[in-house]
Amino acid sequence: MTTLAITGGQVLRPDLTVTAADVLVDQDAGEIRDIGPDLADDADETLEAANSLVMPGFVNGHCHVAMTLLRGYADDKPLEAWLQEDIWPAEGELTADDVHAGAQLGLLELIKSGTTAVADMYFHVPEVADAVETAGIRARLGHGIVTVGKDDEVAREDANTSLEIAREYDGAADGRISTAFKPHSLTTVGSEYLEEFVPKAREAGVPIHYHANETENEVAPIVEEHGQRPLEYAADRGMLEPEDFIAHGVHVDDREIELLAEAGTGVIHCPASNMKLGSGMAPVQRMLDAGVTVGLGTDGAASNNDLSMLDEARDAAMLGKLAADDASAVSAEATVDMVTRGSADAIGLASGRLEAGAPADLAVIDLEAPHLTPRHDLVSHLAYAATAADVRHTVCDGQVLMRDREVLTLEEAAVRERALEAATSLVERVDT
Ligand SMILES: CSC[C@H]1O[C@@H](n2cnc3c(O)ncnc32)[C@H](O)[C@@H]1O
Ligand SMILES: [Zn+2]
Repeated sequence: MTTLAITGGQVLRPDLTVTAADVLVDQDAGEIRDIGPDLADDADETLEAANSLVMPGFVNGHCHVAMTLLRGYADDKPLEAWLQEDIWPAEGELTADDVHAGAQLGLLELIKSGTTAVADMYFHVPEVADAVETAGIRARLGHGIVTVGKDDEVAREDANTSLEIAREYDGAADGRISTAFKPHSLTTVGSEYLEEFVPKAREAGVPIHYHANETENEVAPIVEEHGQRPLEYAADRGMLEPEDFIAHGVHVDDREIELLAEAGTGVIHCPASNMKLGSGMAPVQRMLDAGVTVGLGTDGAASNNDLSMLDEARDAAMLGKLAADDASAVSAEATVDMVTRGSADAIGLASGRLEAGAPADLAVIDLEAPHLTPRHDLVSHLAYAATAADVRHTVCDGQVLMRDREVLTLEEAAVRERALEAATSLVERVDT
């Protein structure tokens, strides 16, 4: 057995208590072997964690990693105008190589901010998968389907691509890549395609992931056309199963919250994107109280505008209090749980907790910083004070992806340079 020891740190346990301990990782199995005192002897590789918090790697439950190329390209608009006037025209010019360059940049940012797993919806998924394989992160990937405005043949081809990609890539990269069938949303994919393809996705054994109830404008057309709330409509089409997860869930009523809780379908809350696009405030505390599995996601870098899950955690805690009009809502503990175990459970991964037998997906946070002093409560620091730059080491599947802020799996300067060139050329093409 090849081993990695993470030594001398404070370890965040699944019950959110913190104890001084070493963590011993079985690198061949990619699993945590043991957590306790004096485990460093004879380890093949060591990561120093003195004055640091050793915690589960962050799980980004909803992202479009390649959208880093569009960071800062179109700001200060609501969702529909932003997509239709700026984002979709620009995405129409993206090549497979662009998506690879953007995905590498996004993955670099994820690793540097302590994220070890991501659920991603985009196109040119083979390129995203290649970037994930090299970066060493864990990912649930899928091709996003849009059928509105397309003729039937093209629409069916798009849905077929999502199904084929889900079948082909499930288990890739030594099991680090899993997949899902990913209709973009309940308003951008016609009901006839959902009715035809959702049963095929079930047969393929992959979960279903889609944007839902993000804005009021996504709710009204479904109520008008089908006489049902969006999640009742989704449930009737077999899209609300325990393995499924929706992004956003901002405008959900009590009945829909009940449906989510009964079904066990996860919700990925994206507070920064919801605030920036002016989409609204998700009722996170109400969903948690009802027993819904809630995780966190950044959404793409064009609506956030970064991929830091520590930022997302702080935003979730702050916005959750505003939404509930209650300072005790979405507590630090609830927030840290959502950004680790909650997201992992929602997207169907066993990571998000540090215990023997769990996947060895970890982040080590450097606590020697003015904004993390004093150390009354490290869970509070994670929710309210720590930033991406405090992440010292990142480990996924037992492999060290970042050591003392140096990413080992990607050439940082080359990735940034290539993405910069791709983004510059993309915008030139869109503007001419
Ligand atoms: C068809 S691939 C995914 C598709 O989703 C778009 N997108 C990015 N952010 C959001 C959001 O907040 N709501 C809905 N759709 C979004 C992205 O640009 C891709 O076109
Ligand atoms: Zn999204």
